[in-house]
Amino acid sequence: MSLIWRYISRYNKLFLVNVLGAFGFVFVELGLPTMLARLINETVAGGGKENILRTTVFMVGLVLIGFVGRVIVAYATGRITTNMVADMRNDMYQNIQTFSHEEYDRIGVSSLVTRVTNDAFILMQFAQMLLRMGLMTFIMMFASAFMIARTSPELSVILLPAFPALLVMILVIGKKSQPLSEAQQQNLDDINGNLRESLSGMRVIRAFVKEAFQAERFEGVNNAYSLVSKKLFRLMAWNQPVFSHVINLIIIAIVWFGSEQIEGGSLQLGDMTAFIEYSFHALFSFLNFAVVFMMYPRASVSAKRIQEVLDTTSSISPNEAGITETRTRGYLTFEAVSFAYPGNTGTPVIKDISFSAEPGQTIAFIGSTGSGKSTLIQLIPRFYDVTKGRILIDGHDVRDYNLKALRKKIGFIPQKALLFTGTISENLRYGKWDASKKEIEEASDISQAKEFIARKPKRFDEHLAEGGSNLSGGQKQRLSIARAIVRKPDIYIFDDSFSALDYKTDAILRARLKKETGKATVIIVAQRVSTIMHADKIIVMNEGEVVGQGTHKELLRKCEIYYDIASSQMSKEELA
Ligand SMILES: Nc1ncnc2c1ncn2[C@@H]1O[C@H](COP(=O)(O)OP(=O)(O)OP(=O)(O)O)[C@@H](O)[C@H]1O
Repeated sequence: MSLIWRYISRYNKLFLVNVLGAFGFVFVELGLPTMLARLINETVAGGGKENILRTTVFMVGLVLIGFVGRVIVAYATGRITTNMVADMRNDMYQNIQTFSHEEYDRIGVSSLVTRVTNDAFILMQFAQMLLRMGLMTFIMMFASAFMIARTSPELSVILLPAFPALLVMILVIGKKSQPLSEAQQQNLDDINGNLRESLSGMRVIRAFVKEAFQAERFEGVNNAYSLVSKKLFRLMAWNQPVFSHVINLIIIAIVWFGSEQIEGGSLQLGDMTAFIEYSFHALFSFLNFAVVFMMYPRASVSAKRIQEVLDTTSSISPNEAGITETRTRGYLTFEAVSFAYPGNTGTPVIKDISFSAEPGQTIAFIGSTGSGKSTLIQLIPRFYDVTKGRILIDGHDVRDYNLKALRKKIGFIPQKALLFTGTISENLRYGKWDASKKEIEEASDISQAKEFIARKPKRFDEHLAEGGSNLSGGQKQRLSIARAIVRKPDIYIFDDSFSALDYKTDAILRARLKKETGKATVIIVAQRVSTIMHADKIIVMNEGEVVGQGTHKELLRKCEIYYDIASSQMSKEELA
């Protein structure tokens, strides 16, 4: 509730309009039966035509005011709640952007998507109900209770037992629905996760003819959701019929006892009609209030999930006041670095690694799969922080840098090339929006992307589909390399980024890159020996440890693991 209120209060002027509109509406809704009572009493008593006409005109006026009040409430509610949900989504998105990989892993990408989309939508629906009905009915309940007591204190006694009975029912339903709502949102996360995985892995599913298997898995999570939803709706289904029947019974009782009072002369016919209307309003507003109240558990689950996203702070501090400028550019040092993934602190995947690199040097990492190469390079831009030791760039610990400034020094080319929806040139300018046409042409020439771009009908203006899915793996990789070159970073990090290229393109690209990155430091992770054999230093890794360091030739002589890797890829003549 406090979350919703915090966002609604950003629009306090509109909220005030909403409250005034609600008061106006209640005034009219209760004013009408009061005038109707007067009209009936005047007619029964044979009051003058003029009086009746005046009352009628007054009632028409009230109807118009009521209409305007309702429109104002609907308008203000609509604006407040759409702004509220947009603000909430923006705030969540901005905070999610600051998360480190640890937080992404902990909350889960699918759950984050559900929270930003569905949970925010549930809060919007709840806020709409709250502002449109909750507020109005809350005012209506008290105002109509006052009118009921004023019109006939004797008849009011009939209504007294109804309210606590209905209240108990609301509380029971509310309490029972809370865990079901939690399960429902969790199941929605599962549907989302399942969909993400199966839609992005459609090619693998088809290749392995696993459509039926995946459909069964989807059916499983989908059924779990609908099972919980059915339970929830079954619970809610009691609400409306019980309320309307209670209202009907009460009205019958009012007519029964009211008629006796009319016969006895202690009540007028008009007053009884008004009393029925007031009771109807009181009970009906109680019903509406109950609907809002019953939506509350579901909304509170969503609010808790959204609040968690807003409250989560990144384990990697952005260090706004950190270092932004350095005297040198591209010196990199690992000092006895160890690292364990969060949650697996007992098993470090990087163990006590030290090495250094200078501008103009190329340092390569090679080793068996799972030896920790990708993990190691992810520590440089602080996707994770080291568990022990330190990493220095230009003499400063990476944790002392302003995070954005640190990442601007680095051109990171990930293992899996990822491009964004947009044109080729927009993608190439991703790290430098003001890059000139010449700069992006040059970068695509170096990365060997120029030729295939030239073959595209719209060349640099060619539109890329989501994730660059209308390009080949090698083409995506080349664009991803060009994107990093445009930025001209101090340190290039290639995480097995040449693996999707054929040997010839790999060789040409590296030769061109060598010239371009002349003064920069280049870190390469690779599986192919031919990609890294000309590096200034090759670091061989095995199970998170460095088992050899040196040039290609040195390692062939002194490092058995390197020799094994090289001999599995090269001929005897090449090894000699
Ligand atoms: N997010 C993660 N959480 C927990 N453990 C992880 C995570 N990512 C990787 N690991 C584990 O860390 C170890 C090192 O993985 P890493 O990806 O760094 O190896 P690699 O040498 O780059 O392998 P490859 O050559 O196959 O890409 C592996 O045992 C892997 O299972």
